[in-house]
Amino acid sequence: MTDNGEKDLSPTAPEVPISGTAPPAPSEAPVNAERRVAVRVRGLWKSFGEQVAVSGVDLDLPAGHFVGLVGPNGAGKTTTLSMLTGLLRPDSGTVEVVGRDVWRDPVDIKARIGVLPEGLRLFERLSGRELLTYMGRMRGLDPAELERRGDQLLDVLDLSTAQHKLVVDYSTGMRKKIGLATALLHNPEVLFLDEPFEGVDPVSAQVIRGVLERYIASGATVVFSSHVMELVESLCDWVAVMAAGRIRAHGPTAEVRGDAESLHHAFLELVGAQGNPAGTRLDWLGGAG
Ligand SMILES: Nc1ncnc2c1ncn2[C@@H]1O[C@H](COP(=O)(O)OP(=O)(O)OP(=O)(O)O)[C@@H](O)[C@H]1O
Repeated sequence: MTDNGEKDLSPTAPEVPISGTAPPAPSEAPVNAERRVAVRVRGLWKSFGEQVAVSGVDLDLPAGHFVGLVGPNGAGKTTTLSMLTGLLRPDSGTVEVVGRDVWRDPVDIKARIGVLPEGLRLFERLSGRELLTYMGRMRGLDPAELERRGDQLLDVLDLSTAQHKLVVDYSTGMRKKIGLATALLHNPEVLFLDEPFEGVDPVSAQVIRGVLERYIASGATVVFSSHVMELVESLCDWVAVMAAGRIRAHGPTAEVRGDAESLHHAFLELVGAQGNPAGTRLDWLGGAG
């Protein structure tokens, strides 16, 4: 445990020797993705009035990994992800993504990251294909390359037949998939996803998973938030557990799980949710009365 009660596992992580290393300048970034830090967070704070949402987060997220940010409702995951991606300005602290300060160099950073935010707002009156074309042009992609990538993304994400349908008529899962396509179109170095599997059926989830695994295999980094522990355990090789605005543990998934039966059990222990007495309090619930 560290001074702030956090179970810091990263220094013992053999394959991720990231602690204490300086962020590499992009031009001299080593080829070995294992040694790079994708996201470096120092002293991050955010309050909304009296409510402290994020209270002093320090974190190094390793490049080339599937990183899960997990925590109970209200833990501060969305607020943290919003600050990591330049959508929400921190009260204090710094965020570097691929060695660049998110708030000092926002235009450059936005070209290097892809974001699928929670409650993504899309241009509802465009078709899926038009949305991709619009986003690709905004990103400055060459039209022929944009069409090629659009074709492939629509095909792989099983949206080809719905490509001319208006986004307003897409289902929840289809919206997630077209949102993912727009986030991947410019081939970002780091992809941030807030609850990417929420409302997605198992078949679509498997498709999204396949796309992300292929993306990671190319050396890119995915950071995603979720409270579905089984999903995180099966997908992520590195996790950070957040509760009440703080990081409670972080490191390779197997190390955060430790001797616990599963990541789910380790999570309950870390966030102090074991032995919830709700069952004894709701003595009126159930039965014929
Ligand atoms: N815009 C806002 N105004 C006021 N309070 C906010 C705002 N955004 C977040 N909060 C508060 O900050 C805390 C952290 O919220 P956040 O959405 O980051 O949690 P989360 O871990 O993403 O939760 P969930 O899993 O339920 O989505 C909560 O107490 C929430 O009520």
